[in-house]
Amino acid sequence: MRITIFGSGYVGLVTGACLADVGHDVICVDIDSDKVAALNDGQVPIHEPGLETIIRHNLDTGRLRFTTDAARAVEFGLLQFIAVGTPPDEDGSADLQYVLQVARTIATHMREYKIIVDKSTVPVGTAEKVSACVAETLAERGATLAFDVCSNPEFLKEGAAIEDFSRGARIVVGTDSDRVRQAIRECYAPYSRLHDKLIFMDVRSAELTKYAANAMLATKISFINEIANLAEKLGADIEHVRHGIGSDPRIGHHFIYPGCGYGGSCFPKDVQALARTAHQVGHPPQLLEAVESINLRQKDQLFAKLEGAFNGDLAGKTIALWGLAFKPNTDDMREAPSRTLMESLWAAGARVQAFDPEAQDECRRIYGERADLSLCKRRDEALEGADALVICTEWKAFRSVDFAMLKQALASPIVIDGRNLFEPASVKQAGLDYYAIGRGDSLQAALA
Ligand SMILES: NC(=O)c1ccc[n+]([C@@H]2O[C@H](COP(=O)([O-])OP(=O)(O)OC[C@H]3O[C@@H](n4cnc5c(N)ncnc54)[C@H](O)[C@@H]3O)[C@@H](O)[C@H]2O)c1
Ligand SMILES: O=c1ccn([C@@H]2O[C@H](COP(=O)(O)OP(=O)(O)O[C@H]3O[C@H](CO)[C@@H](O)[C@H](O)[C@H]3O)[C@@H](O)[C@H]2O)c(=O)[nH]1
Repeated sequence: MRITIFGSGYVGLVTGACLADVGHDVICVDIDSDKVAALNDGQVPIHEPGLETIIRHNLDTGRLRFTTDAARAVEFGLLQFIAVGTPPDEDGSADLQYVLQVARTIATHMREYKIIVDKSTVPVGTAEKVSACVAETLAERGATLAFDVCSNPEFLKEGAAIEDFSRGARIVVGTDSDRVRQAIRECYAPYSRLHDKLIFMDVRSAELTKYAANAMLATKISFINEIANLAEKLGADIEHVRHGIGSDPRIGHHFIYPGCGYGGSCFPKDVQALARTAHQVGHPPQLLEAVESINLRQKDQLFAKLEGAFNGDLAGKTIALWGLAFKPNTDDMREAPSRTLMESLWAAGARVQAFDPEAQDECRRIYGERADLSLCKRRDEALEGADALVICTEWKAFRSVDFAMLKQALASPIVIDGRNLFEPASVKQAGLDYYAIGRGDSLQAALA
């Protein structure tokens, strides 16, 4: 099948690479000419395990190519996927300018029937806006051409994107057209062969399904973080509580890991956008607003713990920071808890010595060169001359640590663990003051 994909970011690249890999003929379009040139050279601008290999292989087979030539791309595919960004607007609602720009581009160049497939995360009612935009542009051209718009939200996670796209639990499609259903079935047949993963519904329900999924996952995280903070005050250990509740299959173990708050390009913006939609239709989103405010408070936890450990005086202190990315296996730092922490530390007059296996360049791109930030080449280099260590991301490389070495390296024996990587008793045994999430302060007091 011939397929066109607008947007070569996380979603567009993974979709294009995976669809080419199962035999489709794919053109990916982007407005960023440097990115397109690099991709045609086999250089992938993001760190996503397995992606570069698939892209290179399919560039070689000729089934995948990247272009800035929108006219050629529109002519190419029956299916025209939209996978461009939908960042938050000033009021938290999704900014649809890039999506509608692509709709206009498709309408400007199409010469026959096209199916526009919206894969970007967009508020309910967007497919209607895309339809109106295409119809208007066609009318301006004096063209009368048939087209359909459907919704096909994407559920992949960064760091596991190929696996999620290829072996995801479901493929949600919002449409009321048989022609669209048939084309979408053909497109996803290689992924839906053993059991039918396609779930067809009306367009509005498909658009809402995406936000509901992310809001539900974010709710689980804010819930466990709320209980973790309570556990800390009560002298309980959230890791026992997590295991205790997760063992009930009605609750399950997934997405109830306490931490320093959810980040990334999706949960923060999508919870906000859904809340904004709720306000627009006169339904105050009490739960969603609580989920968001708990998360904002959680992102301040690491700084609050450090302040507590240093009696409120962080000026002139050097803090070692392990983990900059918002989660492991990505170099993405969008809305990362590490950013909240670093910015608070800098405002308090502290220095940061950071290490991340993949996100160093991204950090340099965001913050530039600054005297109060050193990016270290190795994990243990970040500890040299540091007063305390904070862990923001649960990279594998941080899981096994020689606590005696850590005690030796740090000027004050303080470790703040935002991901609960260690057993408090073992860390304490090495003479370190260990503060984790939902098991730190009070548990330490209880153990003393
Ligand atoms: N990142 C994820 O894990 C993920 C997962 C599921 C859904 N989503 C959603 O998918 C959408 C895309 O997210 P992303 O993370 O891939 O975004 P991204 O920012 O990584 O990539 C977007 C790309 O679109 C390009 N672009 C912008 N305007 C364009 C145009 N007119 N024509 C062609 N290309 C254009 C940009 O240059 C950029 O390369 C968003 O709505 C997001 O919420 C993201
Ligand atoms: O138990 C958990 C699980 C996750 N997180 C945090 O939540 C954030 C998001 O993690 P994750 O969901 O793994 O990554 P994303 O790539 O943001 O993926 C989410 O957002 C995508 C974009 O919409 C969706 O497609 C995915 O289904 C959805 O999981 C990260 O900061 C994690 O550290 C926790 O704190 N505790």
